[in-house]
Amino acid sequence: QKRHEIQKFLHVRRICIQEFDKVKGPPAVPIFGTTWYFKSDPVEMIKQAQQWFVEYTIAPDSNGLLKFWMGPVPVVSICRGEIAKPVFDSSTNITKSSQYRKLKEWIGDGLLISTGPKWRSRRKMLTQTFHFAVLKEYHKTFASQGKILVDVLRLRANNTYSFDIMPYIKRCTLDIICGEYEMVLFQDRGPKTSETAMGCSISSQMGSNDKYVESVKRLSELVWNYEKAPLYWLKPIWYLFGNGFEFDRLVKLTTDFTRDVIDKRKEELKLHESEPSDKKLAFLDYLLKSQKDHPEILTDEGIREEVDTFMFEGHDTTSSGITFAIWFLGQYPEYQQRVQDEMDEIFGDDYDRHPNSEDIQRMVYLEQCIKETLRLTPPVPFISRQLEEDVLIRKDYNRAKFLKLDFLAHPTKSPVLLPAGMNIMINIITIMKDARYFERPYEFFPEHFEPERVNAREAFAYVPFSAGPRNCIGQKFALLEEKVVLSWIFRNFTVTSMTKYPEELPIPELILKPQFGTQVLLKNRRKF
Ligand code: HEM
Repeated sequence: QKRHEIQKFLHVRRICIQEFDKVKGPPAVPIFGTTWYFKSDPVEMIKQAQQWFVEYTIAPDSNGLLKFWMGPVPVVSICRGEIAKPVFDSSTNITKSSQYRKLKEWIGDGLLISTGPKWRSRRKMLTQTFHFAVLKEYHKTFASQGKILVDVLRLRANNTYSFDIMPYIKRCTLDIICGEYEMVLFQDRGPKTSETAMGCSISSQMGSNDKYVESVKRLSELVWNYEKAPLYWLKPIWYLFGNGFEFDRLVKLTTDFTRDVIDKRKEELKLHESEPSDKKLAFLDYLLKSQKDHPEILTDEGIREEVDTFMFEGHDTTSSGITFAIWFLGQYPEYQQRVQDEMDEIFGDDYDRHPNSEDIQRMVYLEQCIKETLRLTPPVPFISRQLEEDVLIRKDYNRAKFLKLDFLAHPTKSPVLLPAGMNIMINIITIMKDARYFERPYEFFPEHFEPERVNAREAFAYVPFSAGPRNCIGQKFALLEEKVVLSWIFRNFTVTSMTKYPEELPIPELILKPQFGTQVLLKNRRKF
């Protein structure tokens, strides 16, 4: 049996390498342990990657693909939307690549990483918890946590020295992702939005649960260090020179925390079992209810994996998105003024009113700025898959569709086969800087998202939340959250950023992050 598996693995690998050799990429020999031929300094690494993209994927004779070795693994990176589309759209090619394996030891085989029937059934189940009616309930949590954020930031306003705003945003988004469930469960006793979903208070904005917050941050760094340095993939080296013991300790700390809050929530549910409710359930309560009905499908550990997945994916991404939006608007006073004018139109000089659904709908220009930020600095800059079936990139791929665009100037020279078993990386960050779709690809220009420009563009040109069946389940949640939190900030403060894009480039950890924090000055708009 084992022999057969090894033979099959070697056969698939041989085919992958054969096809891999036909793709263009930097000349490199697969020496085990090099950091995928990237430089180890993060900024140098980004510059090197950018140079490769220009050289191999934007060049006139390019087919939009770039190959590189990630240690012993050949990887093909897809850098154009139309080429990524068949992978996005496929309901078979949904399996994540082995690059997620360290993350899996932490957040488990939850929605982000699982595949096959397990993923399908969970996705179906959890989609309901992001239903429009549930999202509407979340507004109140976004609003009250946004208000706490503004109150805390007020202490840093009108100072002459700058500070890093990112940790504040991070604590706010963590409180939000934990807080929403409380509101749903305690609906008839009024929202208790500053507490967690899981029955115990996170209140990280008020300085609680620092250990959990710090652990999540450090774990992200450790997972990224592991992924980019294939030498760490050897267990003894990961433990001896690397960070194995620290990783294990932090995984235990965070997962114990989650288990504890789930247990507390279970107790709460038991207490309120008899109270009737016709409200839609948020995902933790929904999971607990489903477990009660079908204990054979959803184990305690299954719930823990989903909670950890949502806690991580649901706060780290939005905190980067919000921080980058503040950073960009702080660099462009003219765009910031337009956002503030919009806020004044909606709220007048009432700086304390919580935004409601109608207010949020009216934040049109702010939404354009958020989308433009996600385009330039997408929190998830690339995603990886291991192909389950062949993908053929044809010579004349969608040729007719592109006749009006300058696609013909960049035809694919020869068909390329990405065979089943191949590791691919979809380069979201590069796809969204395609000059065929964005007139100022490397500039912050919110007008890219004016309705007529959006309507004229192919959908796959803008994919910050991925696309197709494995797209981001929380995208509507994220956009709403960003709008509410940013509206609080720009209603109350004028922001000046101390650094500029692209002189300072964000770095890709698990999630794209500012390299040295985001130093800003805040000025109160309100007279006290
Ligand atoms: C600006 C914020 C966000 C961005 C840019 C973002 C982006 C993405 C992307 C690109 C993926 C695909 C990942 C992959 O294929 O490897 C993804 C998946 C996912 N996201 Fe988000 N996300 C954001 C916010 C959120 C929020 C707020 C939640 C939860 C409340 C969330 C939960 C998830 C989950 C569970 C998945 C896995 C879905 C699946 O595979 O079925 N995300 N996200």
